[in-house]
Amino acid sequence: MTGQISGPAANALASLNASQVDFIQALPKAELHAHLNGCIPISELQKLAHEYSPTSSELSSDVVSAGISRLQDGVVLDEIYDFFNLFPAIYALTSNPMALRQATRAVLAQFLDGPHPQCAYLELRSTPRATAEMSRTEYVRAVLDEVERYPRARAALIVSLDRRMGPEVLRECVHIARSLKEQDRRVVGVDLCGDPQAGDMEAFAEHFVEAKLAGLGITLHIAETPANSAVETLQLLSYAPDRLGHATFLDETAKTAVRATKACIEICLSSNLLCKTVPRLEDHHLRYYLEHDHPVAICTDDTLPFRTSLVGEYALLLAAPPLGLGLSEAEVRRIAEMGMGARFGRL
Ligand SMILES: CNc1ncnc2c1ncn2[C@@H]1O[C@H](COP(=O)(O)O)[C@@H](O)[C@H]1O
Repeated sequence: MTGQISGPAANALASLNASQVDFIQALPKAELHAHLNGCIPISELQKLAHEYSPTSSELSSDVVSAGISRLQDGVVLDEIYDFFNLFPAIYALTSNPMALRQATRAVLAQFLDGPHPQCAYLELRSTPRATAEMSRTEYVRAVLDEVERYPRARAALIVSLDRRMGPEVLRECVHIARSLKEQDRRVVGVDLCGDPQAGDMEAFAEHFVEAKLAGLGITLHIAETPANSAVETLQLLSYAPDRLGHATFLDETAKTAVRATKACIEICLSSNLLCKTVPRLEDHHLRYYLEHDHPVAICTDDTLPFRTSLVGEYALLLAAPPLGLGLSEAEVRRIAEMGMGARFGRL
């Protein structure tokens, strides 16, 4: 897997000596922020593209092939909003339960299998999608069937709510998460994700209350871009999230509020660099949280477009500047422990 990465994480990893790589591989690490459809290995998407036979209402094979070729060649983004255009081609290939299960199996294997697994524990997240061939419940069940092939100590699922969802779909998704948890299926939390400028966050309040009452962990993509207002950020914080995704553009008031809550920040270094929300590694807000001994978890976000791996993201911590942050092994070990400590699976 590490052979397929490129860009900042690959450069950092290539600069480490063998004992540093062994150190990272042996560390028990938790991957807490990985989007299923953003983490499908390119080889798996190519297999699915080969079998793709669209109906007239679906994307044409040519459009899908062009999207997959773009991903294979390595995507260069001018800004974060370009990123969301990558998904229609991927979604065309995971729109029935069989293909979705196949893709999920490949994602789980990428993180959890082999002699040197990327992580000890994976909390995979995905947005329930209704298609001509499956309902949202069938979507989540298909993903869970694959997640539950691993022991509880190794894998679990977070149900993502997209900022573009209307009230009915939101209600349905939270109901699915809740009722599957009640049936002892392995849903451990809900997430808020999607285009950072879409949606009215006030409309989400009741759904997060319901999820929390049901014992689900809450994680929210927050302040991912400069366009996310301070008012929105404080509103999202009022939902008492257990973890926060990115938290890149928090002002001083929000930072103080976050530090008081001890909500773990899910940090995705390559994602932030490639989406250009953080200009250089040395400017990354991870430093602020480390200085304040605030919990963080190092994560990949979307391994396919960002061409990274969890080992690669940890290499960015350990590598000497300018390729990495130049942290000591003791500091990196502590960060890995914080990630393991923030699992919803432990709630
Ligand atoms: C750059 N960081 C990000 N910020 C916000 N949302 C993101 C994201 N990366 C991924 N997604 C969300 O996850 C979906 C793909 O996985 P699932 O279909 O759910 O498995 C994307 O469509 C987007 O809504």
